[in-house]
Amino acid sequence: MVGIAVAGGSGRMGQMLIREIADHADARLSAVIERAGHDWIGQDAGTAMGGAALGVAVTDEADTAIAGADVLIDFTSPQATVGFADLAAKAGTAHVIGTTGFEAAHLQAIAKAAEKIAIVRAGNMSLGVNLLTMLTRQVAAALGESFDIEIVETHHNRKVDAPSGTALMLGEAAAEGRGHRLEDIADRARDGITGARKPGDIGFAALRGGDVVGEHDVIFAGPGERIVLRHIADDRSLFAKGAIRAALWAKDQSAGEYDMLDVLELR
Ligand SMILES: NC(=O)C1=CN([C@@H]2O[C@H](COP(=O)(O)OP(=O)(O)OC[C@H]3O[C@@H](n4cnc5c(N)ncnc54)[C@H](OP(=O)(O)O)[C@@H]3O)[C@@H](O)[C@H]2O)C=CC1
Ligand SMILES: O=C(O)C1=N[C@H](C(=O)O)C[C@H](O)C1
Repeated sequence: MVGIAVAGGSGRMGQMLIREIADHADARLSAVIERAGHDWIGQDAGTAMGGAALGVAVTDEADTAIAGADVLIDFTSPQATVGFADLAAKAGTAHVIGTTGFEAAHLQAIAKAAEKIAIVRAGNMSLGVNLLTMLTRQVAAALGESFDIEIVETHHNRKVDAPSGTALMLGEAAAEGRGHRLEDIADRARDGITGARKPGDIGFAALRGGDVVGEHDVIFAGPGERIVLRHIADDRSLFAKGAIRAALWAKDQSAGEYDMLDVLELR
């Protein structure tokens, strides 16, 4: 049984992970971490979620919890994730990161931690989205720049980052298909008199509302026709299942940065 610590256990993804780990044949919940002062500290994680006791008390002692785990799964915030990556590197514990919304400095800190431990990071842990990145790369390469690429994502009204991590993954795949770096051709905001669309740009649009789990369209708009590649997530359990699969895989990997294409052997 692989011992898994969950960071941000009271969150939407944290609770889903706790349930999925409790039901998993090869994984064991070794710790649940929340920040100091959180209502759940000291309570059993299962009862805090309104269910049966799981025998794991929620802790704010992240260093001890991470050192006692084989793998840490972390769907929290960029700032928190950077701190957890540092603790995981010191403890020699593999780290699975589902958090999104990173800036360059966060990614540099994560890369530093990955010199010591295996880190799997993906803006989306589902099989469907990771397959979609492969298709996006292929279609972008096949069509060339006479087709404009726009990425539209819709999420629930509690989401704090935009574009979504998934939209950026899809954008990177499209840019790669065309032989570019996304940062050179991304158009992330349009408002007012923007001027005509720049040929070759990849545009992003983010919609927020209700309880939408996550929807992503990659639109290839050409002369007289459009191709739309779409993924719809109906249930967060698919992200949790993907993260647990990544954790079981990461436990045996040497230090380095990996993504779900490595875990799913899709490269
Ligand atoms: N890669 C993927 O497949 C997916 C990625 N995500 C990403 O995962 C992240 C979390 O999403 P979601 O669960 O919806 O968000 P929530 O806001 O519901 O949960 C985040 C949790 O992290 C906790 N947290 C924040 N900082 C700390 C800290 N320093 N120490 C301990 N806990 C901390 C929060 O606690 P508190 O309430 O006290 O702030 C909260 O419990 C987002 O970045 C989201 O985009 C989401 C779904 C799938
Ligand atoms: O915040 C979310 O909810 C989600 N975040 C991820 C993202 O930013 O792409 C994955 C999924 O779409 C749900």
